[in-house]
Amino acid sequence: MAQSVWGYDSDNGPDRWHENYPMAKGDKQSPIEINSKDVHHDSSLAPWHASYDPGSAKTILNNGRTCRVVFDDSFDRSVLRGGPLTGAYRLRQLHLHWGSSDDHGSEHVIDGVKYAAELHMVHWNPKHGNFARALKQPDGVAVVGIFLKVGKTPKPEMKRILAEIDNIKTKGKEAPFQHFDPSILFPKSRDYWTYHGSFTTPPCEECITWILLREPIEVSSDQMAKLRSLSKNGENEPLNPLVDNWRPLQPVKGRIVKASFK
Ligand SMILES: CCc1c(F)c(F)c(S(N)(=O)=O)c(F)c1F
Ligand SMILES: [Zn+2]
Repeated sequence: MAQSVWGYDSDNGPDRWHENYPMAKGDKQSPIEINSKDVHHDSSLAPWHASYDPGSAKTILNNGRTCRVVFDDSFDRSVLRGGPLTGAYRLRQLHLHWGSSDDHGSEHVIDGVKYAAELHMVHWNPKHGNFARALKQPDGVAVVGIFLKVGKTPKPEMKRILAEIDNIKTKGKEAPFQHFDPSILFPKSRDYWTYHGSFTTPPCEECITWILLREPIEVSSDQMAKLRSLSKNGENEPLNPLVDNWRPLQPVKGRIVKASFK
């Protein structure tokens, strides 16, 4: 009997990940709840800067667990600098986590608020040579997290990603996705929280400097419905909607969350 690959269902979900990925029970796991009363304002935190080359965007794919846009990270082409980071981190991919309805879906929770979705832009530190080695280092990876809040107005900058969904409906489907600068997705404010944590999926390595943007971007309910039209199943398999691909909150274990703002 083949071991069931990890996922978000009852037989392979977050409570069982530790069976194949022991890091899942570590002391610096993500996501966590951010409580503003416990946050430390750190006036020494620098602003962060993204300089992305739209030409580095390559493909968009449905891997059965999320919708992911992949970038050329073979050199310092699209990089994130500043904030809590030392040096330039290369943009490798972006993906999302979302719920089965508009009232939940984000992984991090802010003062009890769950957003409809959370977008992650994953960057890695080239001083470690490659991504596989970087994910074994405490300063190996930096993820910018952007919350998606449902409102009346659709986010035009999300339209490009959502338009591709029709071409990657089922698991394993991939399509070209070029000439895309993901910094158009950023909200106006650069305010952020930062803390040290892990991948929110297996292998759950504790290699991430999280940079969570305080200002959510607004999307429409129709845009969320579009995201939920993705399927976990492959073509010609029984329909299994790709929804609720978020990990529950993990213990903070004494970690300090810093804020770039008062
Ligand atoms: C191993 C590939 C990978 C993920 F699968 C993933 F879910 C995340 S996450 N949700 O923490 O941003 C990453 F950062 C990441 F690099
Ligand atoms: Zn993620």
